[in-house]
Amino acid sequence: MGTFDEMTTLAILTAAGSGSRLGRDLPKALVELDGFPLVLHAARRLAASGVVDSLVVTAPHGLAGVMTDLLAGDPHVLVPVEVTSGGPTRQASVAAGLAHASPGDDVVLVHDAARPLVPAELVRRVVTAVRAGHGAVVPGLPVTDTVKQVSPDGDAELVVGTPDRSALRAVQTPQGFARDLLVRAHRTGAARAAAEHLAATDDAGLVEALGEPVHMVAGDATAFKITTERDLWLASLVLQETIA
Ligand SMILES: Nc1ccn([C@@H]2O[C@H](COP(=O)(O)OP(=O)(O)OP(=O)(O)O)[C@@H](O)[C@H]2O)c(=O)n1
Ligand SMILES: C[C@](O)(CO)[C@H](O)COP(=O)(O)O
Repeated sequence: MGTFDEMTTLAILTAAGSGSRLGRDLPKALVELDGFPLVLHAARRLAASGVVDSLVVTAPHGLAGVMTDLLAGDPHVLVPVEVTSGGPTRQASVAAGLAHASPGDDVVLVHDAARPLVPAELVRRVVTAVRAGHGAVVPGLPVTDTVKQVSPDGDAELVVGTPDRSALRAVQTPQGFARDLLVRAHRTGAARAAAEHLAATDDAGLVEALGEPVHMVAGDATAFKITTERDLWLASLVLQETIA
């Protein structure tokens, strides 16, 4: 591993999801925002951070060629890009991307194409924390709603608890890891997913399951996730505001 400034960072950009909650007739990462696909927005912002040295993008089944044409030819994505086919779950897609990491990649970031407006400053904050020695780093924001825990109750739900909101954070991407730790977490996570048929919703969760610490840095509201049509509309407003 090199010194702080010499550490090399690979970013895995997850883009293999179908976008069922968005409900378009093409995968979410290829849906356009301001004339460009979400995956391209995200890749440009990762590249613009100045702390990402290469990208591996997970593509939906049968669309690796389309993704390659889109990203490799883009004048704003000035880092080497590899495209690989994703898996049936986000966890499986990250694992497929991670298989492309090499021993020279000290830091691995995992970022969702579904968070196309991630600010470069947030990417730098996460990478800096990993470079400083934290094996796993996630960005998070305070929760503003009161959150209830529920359990099924016939065809309704019963509230069983109200966790202390001050101790809760909504977690974003990019999440950053020392490569060896992420590889170990995914190896163990894959075995558990196979046994329990339950994939993790984020990568830090796999590290937590190993009993290893996960450090949190401040998130950024602009890195919000596009899940529904309303999110896409909000993202176009944010972009207009930024350009104006
Ligand atoms: N098998 C999968 C599923 C998801 N993702 C990626 O993981 C990110 C977060 O997933 P999500 O927002 O849930 O995207 P989708 O799975 O596409 O959405 P939906 O759940 O609505 O189908 C997205 O960038 C998505 O492309 C992936 O690479 N491989
Ligand atoms: C990784 C993530 O973006 C952190 O908030 C989130 O868990 C992805 O969830 P999704 O249901 O796959 O969108």
